[in-house]
Amino acid sequence: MRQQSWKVFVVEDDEWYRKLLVHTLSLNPDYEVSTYENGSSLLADLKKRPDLITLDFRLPDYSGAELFDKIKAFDPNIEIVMISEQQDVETAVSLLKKGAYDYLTKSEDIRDRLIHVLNKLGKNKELIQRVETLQEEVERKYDFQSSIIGQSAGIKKVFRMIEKAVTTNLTVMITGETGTGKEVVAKAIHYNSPLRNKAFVPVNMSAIPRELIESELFGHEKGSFTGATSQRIGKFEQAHGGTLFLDEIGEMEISLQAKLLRALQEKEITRVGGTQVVKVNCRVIVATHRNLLEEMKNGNFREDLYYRLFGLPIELPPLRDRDKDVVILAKHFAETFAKENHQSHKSFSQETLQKLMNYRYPGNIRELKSIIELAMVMADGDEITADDITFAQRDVVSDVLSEELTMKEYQLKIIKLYLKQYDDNIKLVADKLDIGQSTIYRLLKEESLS
Ligand SMILES: Nc1ncnc2c1ncn2[C@@H]1O[C@H](COP(=O)(O)OP(=O)(O)OP(=O)(O)O)[C@@H](O)[C@H]1O
Repeated sequence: MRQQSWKVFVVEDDEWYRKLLVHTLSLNPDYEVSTYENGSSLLADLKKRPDLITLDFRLPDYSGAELFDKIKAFDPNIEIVMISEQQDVETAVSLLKKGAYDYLTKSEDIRDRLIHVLNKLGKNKELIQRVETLQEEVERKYDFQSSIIGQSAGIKKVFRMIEKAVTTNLTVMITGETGTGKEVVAKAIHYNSPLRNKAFVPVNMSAIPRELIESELFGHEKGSFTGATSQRIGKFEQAHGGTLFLDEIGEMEISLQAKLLRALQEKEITRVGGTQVVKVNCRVIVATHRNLLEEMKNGNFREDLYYRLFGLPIELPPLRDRDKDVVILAKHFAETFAKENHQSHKSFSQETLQKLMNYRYPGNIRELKSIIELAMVMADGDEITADDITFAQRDVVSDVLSEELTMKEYQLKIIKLYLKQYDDNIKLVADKLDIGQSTIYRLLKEESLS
């Protein structure tokens, strides 16, 4: 990341030192340097908002301490490097405590030390800028109306539920097939809620070995089990004050479910191998691709936990039930891919869009995203053609429906598909499709004559 240009004001009445400082600063083309011989001319110019001021301690009209206070009162973000004589060091140090960035004494090596201070400051500023940019990115990313793409009735219902979720503190239960955006929704809720500045802590139950889940959630004390070489804070404690996202909650063992219930109800946990009770207060969002009601009926999920977690339910529809969202998402992913890879924009042919619409997407939006990314790589020209689209799983239904045909043509296509599947056994195919064998013979014959 290139550092932006900085405004540096040098306040120094001694001409020799002023020239020395300006010369040193001018070595860096990113600094825009202005000079001042006294305090009043500096104060008059503060409105230009410098990033840094090198401030001589003894000026004809103001003392360093007075000027320091005035500058900080005007804008506490202006960094000040005090330049003092040896005998002023004590006061310079007291200003350091009040927030001066550093102080330099007028000595032989002042140039080197100024360069060192500037480098240090540069790195800090860069870090601050990076954090600010990241913060903005996060906020932009989770402005859910623009990050969760879609206009179908199904996704609009999800938006309405997210809006409810951000204004309450209820536990949220997100359900949906794999790749439907459960994690995206959980983040959107957190980053749009009053807890947005606190931690969002995700834990995926299916990604952690069973024997480690308890310690992962609740932490452990040193020596509580082989391998526990030091104390460890669990995810519950990490999420204190923020949001804990328990992904794939349906995979949690029944014995642990009781402990989770206790943590949620009592708002306290005990680390594995510990006795001390730790208060934890966090918002909980859970997600699952399973039907938890079924799991509950089958005895795999505790009823009391189910009702404790149910809170606000958000159901993410599979992509195949989101009408034209496939097209909107495909265009969005193509656009994003082009931007990220410095490629030119590519459009979709009508045939391609039809092919995309006909597929059933067992992997949902995650699958569509990789299909589009591959297509962007495969497409040679400015248009993505149907041939550039490769589905990971052969989808017989969408293959059959991929073109606009007459009913008769569809029948013939389906019959041929079945014949292929059942080794041309016409009797078996007629049985399977519940049509007469004569219909099959007739359609095949008509095709051969046409
Ligand atoms: N509506 C949407 N708009 C844009 N991108 C989306 C949308 N929904 C999901 N995605 C993207 O699809 C991918 C899968 O989403 P996510 O990981 O949230 O799904 P999931 O339901 O949590 O999956 P799993 O159950 O497998 O963990 C991510 O790359 C996500 O950014």
